[in-house]
Parts: sequence; C-alpha cells; structure tokens
Amino acid sequence: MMSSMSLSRMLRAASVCRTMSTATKLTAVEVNDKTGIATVTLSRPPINALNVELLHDLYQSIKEIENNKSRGLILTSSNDKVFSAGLDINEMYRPDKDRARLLWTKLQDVWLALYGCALPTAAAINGHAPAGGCLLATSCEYRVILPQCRIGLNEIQLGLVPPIFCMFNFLNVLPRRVAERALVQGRIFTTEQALQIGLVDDVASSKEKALEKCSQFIATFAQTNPLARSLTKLKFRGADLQRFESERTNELESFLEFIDHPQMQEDLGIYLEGLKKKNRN
Ligand SMILES: CC/C=C\C/C=C\C/C=C\CCC/C=C/C(=O)SCCNC(=O)CCNC(=O)[C@H](O)C(C)(C)COP(=O)(O)OP(=O)(O)OC[C@H]1O[C@@H](n2cnc3c(N)ncnc32)[C@H](O)[C@@H]1OP(=O)(O)O
Repeated sequence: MMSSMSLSRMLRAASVCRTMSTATKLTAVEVNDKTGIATVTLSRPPINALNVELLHDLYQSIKEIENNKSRGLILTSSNDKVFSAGLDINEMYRPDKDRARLLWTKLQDVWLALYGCALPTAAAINGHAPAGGCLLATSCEYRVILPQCRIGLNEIQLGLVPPIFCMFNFLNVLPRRVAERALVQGRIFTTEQALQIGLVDDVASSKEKALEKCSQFIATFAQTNPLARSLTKLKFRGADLQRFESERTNELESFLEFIDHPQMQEDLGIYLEGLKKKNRN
C-alpha cells in the first residue's frame, strides 16, 4: 500500500507539473510551473529505439517547448535501464526506401532542433546511451548519467560511418584528440570512463537526482538575459549548423547508398540477430 508520505509527495509534484496539451504519443512532455523547465521523456518501449515516429514526436516536442518559452529543456527516458538504444536497426535492415529517407531526414531535423535549441538543454541519462542515444545526449549542453551505464558512438563497429553531426557533438564536448580516437574506435564508455574524459558532466545515483542536477544547471541561467544567452550559444554552434546545412543532402544520399549496399545489409542482419540471440540464450 502507498504510504501517506509518498502520496502527499506525489500530490505536491502533481500540483506544480502540467502535461503539455499537445504531448505526443512517444514522448511525454511535462512542464514544471514553478521552474518553467520542460522535461521530455522518451517513451518507446522497450529501449527507445529511434524510429520515424519517435524522431517525429521528439522533434515536435522540442519545437513546442522552444516556442512556449520554457526556461529550459531536460531530456530523459521512461525506461530505467536504457536512455535510448540509438537508431532502430529494423528501419535500416531490409528497409522501405521512402521510410529510410524519412528516418534520416527526421534524425537530421532532431539534431538541428536539439543542437541549435535556443533554450538551455540538459540530458538526464538514466540508462544506456549507445549511438543515436549518445548523439541525443551530446546535443545537449549538460549531461548527468547514472552508475553502471554505457555511452558512446559505436557506429564504426557496425560498419557505419559516423555522420558529421556525431563529429560536431564530440568536438563540442571532448578534446579533439579524445573525440577523434573515440569515434574511430567506436568506443563505448562506462559511467566512470565517461565522467573521466568529460563526456558527461556528473553522475547521479537515481533518475530523480539526475533530473534535479539538470534543473540546477538550467537554474544557473536564471539571471541571464535569454536572448543574449541563446545568441552566444549560437555563436559557438553556428558554424557547425551552417556546415551541416551545406552537407545535409549529401549526407542523406550517402546514408541511403550505404544501407543499400548488400554487404551492409548482411552485416546489419547479423548484428540484429546477435542482439536477439542474446535474449534467447
Ligand atoms: C554521411 C553519412 C554517411 C553514411 C552514414 C551511414 C550510416 C549511418 C551511420 C550512422 C548513423 C549514426 C546515427 C545513429 C546510428 C545508430 O544509432 S545505429 C544503432 C546502434 N545501436 C546499438 O548498437 C545498440 C544495440 N543495443 C544494445 O546495445 C542493447 O540492446 C541495449 C544496451 C540498448 C539495451 O540492452 P538490454 O536492456 O539488455 O536490452 P536488449 O539488448 O535485450 O534489447 C531488447 C530488444 O531490443 C532489440 N534492440 C536493441 N537495440 C536495438 C536497436 N538499436 N534497434 C532495433 N532493435 C534493438 C533487441 O534485439 C531486443 O529484441 P528482442 O530480443 O526482445 O526481440
């Protein structure tokens, strides 16, 4: 039975949080009325694999929060073991071509929206964050991870060439030499390693504490003029955004060409089967 203590805590929380009216199906958006901070929760069980629909909903949520002039955006997951497993490999294995095009376009849209977001952004990484999961987290300005998680851009281990935005994200967070080595080795880091190299800013013992730390980070901008803040952020990230725009179409075509290759399909099939077998054994 629920204790009266936890019930009153829940009622208190409910009184300051509201769900955005247009909250979509695969992301839940909650705005804290006291702090003005919006939390976007990725909610595609079991592992928040990024398919067309999740990417679409995430993009909509980010834009909605930005337009509603929230004080900041926190990204987290409804799964207590996995932040996001990255792109849904089923979307790339024996793909429907139009859908594969849409997948990559939506991934690009999400990156642009999150990396270029005018608001302060933070990720409460409450589970593993390989590949696209790491991409989302490193698009944010601040990251807190939980113990015993794994995070990194491992595309190269799947035979995939990390796109240019993976490079921008890592260069924005890590020293150049560390970023390059991590990408060419397709390194997945433990919580301790990620903290040590600076891939994450902090470690928290629970999701609640991670969310709290993210809110504290966003609160550091309380006295800062929001326009001056966002323009300064854009000065740092603008060149990446511009270069991305100039290479966007090429990257889309390269992706489609890449996944169309028979060897790539064979490799993806083996990788997917390996993931499934793990659960059968
Ligand atoms: C210019 C561009 C030019 C060329 C570009 C070319 C290509 C593009 C290149 C890069 C794109 C970069 C952007 C992003 C890419 C990606 O994200 S690729 C995806 C990479 N992801 C992974 O490798 C993660 C693999 N998964 C795991 O490591 C683990 O599942 C986990 C740690 C996330 C979770 O572990 P568990 O909690 O133990 O869960 P399970 O492993 O049991 O998984 C449950 C269930 O889900 C299936 N699954 C796991 N991951 C995926 C996935 N990414 N896609 C689809 N399905 C996945 C898994 O098989 C299990 O299925 P069942 O057994 O239950 O059927």
